[in-house]
Amino acid sequence: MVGNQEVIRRLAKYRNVMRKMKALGLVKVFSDNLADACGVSASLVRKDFSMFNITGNKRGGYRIDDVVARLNVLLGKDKKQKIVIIGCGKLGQALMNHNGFPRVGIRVVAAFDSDPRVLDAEAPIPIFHIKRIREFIDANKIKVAALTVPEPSAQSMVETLKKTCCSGVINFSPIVLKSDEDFLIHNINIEQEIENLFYNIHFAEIHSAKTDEK
Ligand SMILES: NC(=O)c1ccc[n+]([C@@H]2O[C@H](COP(=O)([O-])OP(=O)(O)OC[C@H]3O[C@@H](n4cnc5c(N)ncnc54)[C@H](O)[C@@H]3O)[C@@H](O)[C@H]2O)c1
Repeated sequence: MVGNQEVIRRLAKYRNVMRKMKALGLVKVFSDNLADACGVSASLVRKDFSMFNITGNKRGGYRIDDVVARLNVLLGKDKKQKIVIIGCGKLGQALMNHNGFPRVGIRVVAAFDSDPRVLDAEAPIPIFHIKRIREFIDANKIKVAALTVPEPSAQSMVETLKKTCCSGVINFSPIVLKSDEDFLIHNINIEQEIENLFYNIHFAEIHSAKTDEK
């Protein structure tokens, strides 16, 4: 699964970079250029592409339109990507108002909360009571949910979602939730990311001080 996730991450990166190249008016791209833009080796690009029968030629490179179309199918970008948000507090509301989702084809179709004061079935993104979650997800064939509830509610929410057609969550609560074969969980811990950045800067500073001493 981990191996797959790395390949999928790279395919998504190739797609994003090629879409930007297309917007700049490019029609074809060589594996070397794509590799440079994605921070991988050209041989890895060729290996990834050949694994999915994406072909180009030595002299002309890859046709951007063809590759993006193939990547769209492989990544499911040719289908609607609908998500729901669970927990409409500060972070949930921020995600609901985020205007970057439509640009990449993701649509927030509804949100859910246990607090009756925040419910609003008439809002552009309706906010329903959490007790309606199972029915809504199955009726609307939702595959992904964003979890922005407090830590104590996160695990039980995953157990509820596993009983629906939902196949994965992006979890913003600090608890690390575990994926299994049928249900993928991406944990996003913002504090930890910031902490790691500080650690990396600290290590870089120590390393450069040592190099200066030499
Ligand atoms: N606010 C941030 O900047 C931020 C940043 C990173 C991570 N987080 C994490 O995201 C989560 C949400 O943070 P927040 O600041 O938005 O909190 P919040 O208290 O503002 O919002 C939480 C919302 O979840 C709802 N809720 C609680 N239990 C629920 C349940 N069982 N079902 C449905 N809804 C439920 C509450 O009614 C509330 O509206 C927390 O786990 C937090 O640690 C927040």
